[in-house]
Amino acid sequence: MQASDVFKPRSASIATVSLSGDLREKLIAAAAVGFDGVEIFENDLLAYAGSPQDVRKLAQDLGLAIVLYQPFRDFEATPGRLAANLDRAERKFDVMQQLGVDLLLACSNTQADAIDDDARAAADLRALADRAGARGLRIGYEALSWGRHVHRWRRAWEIVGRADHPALGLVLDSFHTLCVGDAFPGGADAPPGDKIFFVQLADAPRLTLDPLSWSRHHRVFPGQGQLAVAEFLKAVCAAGYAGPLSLEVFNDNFRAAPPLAIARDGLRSLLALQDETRVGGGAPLPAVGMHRGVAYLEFAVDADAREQFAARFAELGFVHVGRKRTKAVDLYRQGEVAVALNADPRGEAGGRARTCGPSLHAIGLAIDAPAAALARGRAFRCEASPSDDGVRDASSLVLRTPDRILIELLGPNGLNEVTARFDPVEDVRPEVGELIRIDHLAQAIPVQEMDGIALFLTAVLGLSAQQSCEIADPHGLIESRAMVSDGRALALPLNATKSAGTMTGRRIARPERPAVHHVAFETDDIFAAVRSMQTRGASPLAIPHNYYEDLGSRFMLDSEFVKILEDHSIMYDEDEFGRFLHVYGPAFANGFFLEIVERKGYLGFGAANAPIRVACQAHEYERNAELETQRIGAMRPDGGRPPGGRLATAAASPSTRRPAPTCP
Ligand SMILES: O=C(O)c1ccc(O)c(O)c1
Ligand SMILES: [Mg+2]
Repeated sequence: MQASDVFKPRSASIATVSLSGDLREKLIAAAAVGFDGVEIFENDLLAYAGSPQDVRKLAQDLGLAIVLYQPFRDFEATPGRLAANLDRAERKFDVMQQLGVDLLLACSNTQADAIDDDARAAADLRALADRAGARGLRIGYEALSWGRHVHRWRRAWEIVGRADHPALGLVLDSFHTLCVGDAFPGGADAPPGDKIFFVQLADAPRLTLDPLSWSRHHRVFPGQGQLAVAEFLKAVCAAGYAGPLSLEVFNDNFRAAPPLAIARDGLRSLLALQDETRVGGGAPLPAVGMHRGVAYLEFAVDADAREQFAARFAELGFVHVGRKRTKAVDLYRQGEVAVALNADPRGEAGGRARTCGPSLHAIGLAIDAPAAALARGRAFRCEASPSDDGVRDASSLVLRTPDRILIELLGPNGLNEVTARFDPVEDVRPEVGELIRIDHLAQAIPVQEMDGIALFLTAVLGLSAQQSCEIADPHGLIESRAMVSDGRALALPLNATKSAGTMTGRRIARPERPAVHHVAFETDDIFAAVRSMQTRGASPLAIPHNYYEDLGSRFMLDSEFVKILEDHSIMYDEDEFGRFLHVYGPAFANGFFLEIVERKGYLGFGAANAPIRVACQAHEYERNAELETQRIGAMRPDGGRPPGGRLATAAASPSTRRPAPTCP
């Protein structure tokens, strides 16, 4: 039996407000990825062209239970309006019976005219529960964290307890509980499990924001944020709650993303939460022991890009060691570091190179137990299609990331396995050069995909997110979040932006973008590495003198040392653990660039230097774009002169810039 057959959350549900599209699209997406139930958000029904009976039928056909209807607002403790509010409730009950759902979520009153009176709130809710009970329905009362008087679950529980009606219970929401700093208690302090009618789960990044704005725009799925959702869930289940686990996420990016992708992330997040908390039983999934991390990187290239990549790798000291017998796939090595270029036009990489330009196609990972990692990936609903194209052979174990990069799972000795798949081409043994391993791979991704990719990396590969940081680019801000494995064998900084003119923005402007554009190699002698690179004819990205002027005083560095750094174009940073020296190569093949780093205990990625480096790259990029425009202009009969007489320039300013000649 495969892990995916047994690994299923006990009853997984999702609120329709978490997904984009119309109600039909939301239900189809939820069912397609394997949810058992949905909470119907009222506005989704009101905006839907079909009747409630149609929705009931659709859900039934899709195998989805409708587990809750929500929200019923501003009901309790409003003097003078009880009768009208009960009438309003009866109309909702009609709809619920047409939908075939028995539980209504009533959230705490947010209106200015609600009075601060628990006895009154309890009496009103008892009247509501009476009406509901008479129709075989139930009411779950939820404390919104911005409720007028009731904004904590404990107060909601006092009111529910005081009302003491069998058709009235609590709805607990991890966001409302945790965002105000509450915990859900264990033991005798917890409400009895049968009074917890429903549990909603959402996480969020820690922000200093009022709860309403925080909740309506920044909720994420469990594991994607920083709240203690696992502890919350364990406590709720320990209290005896046995109902559905339901995701309720209000998030601006999720609303803009395809519902199927978000639904898949939601289910994956519930599975990861179940694996972490052991809620629902079952054996824990095996963890991924990352061992050495990256065994090889494989790039999809056309003939032109192959020349450019090969030249850059040669400058860094890589040697061409192998070629596949039947296809244009080449392996380059330097000691234990390996890269492959796949220029085979027939395979999947060929398609990728044609649609996305030169791109990272596959990552080989040297891990402790590849078969167990594959089972883990399958359990998390990853695509695990075999692919014997490129570097891989028919027995390769392969997972796909959400952005469809292939991950080959290799044993601890992975690089030797891979090298043996190639015919040797040069009579040279892979020299031990200055580069000792792949330090990190950076990736530009659309803002809406950031949380999904981060979730994949956490749940499936066991990476953790470092604190995000913002990098100032000359034309906007870039958000950077590094995903790192224990022991740092694998590190993947993810970059996203809302500013189209930034270097990251330009990279993701095309729907089919190359994801990874930046590879950093580690050395233990960066000065030697730069000198070798220069001997082979390459020059590093030039860094302005002003940077070095500032550097000496910032870290109290010896002026001789700063001079040597400047002579080698090496940047420098420190953190509480140590020092970091790094240097960048020029951009090539549609905006790729390589970096060499030397770490002396330092754990970060040089974020403090990123704004300077990005500005230098933007400058280089704009200058190249201008040269390209002039070159094209010079080939035209009018010499490229616009009516005004000035030379046309592609890089005048971000707002007037024409599409770049190549995608960076
Ligand atoms: O933002 C809201 O209005 C809202 C509605 C229903 C909920 O369950 C909730 O947690 C928030
Ligand atoms: Mg809620």
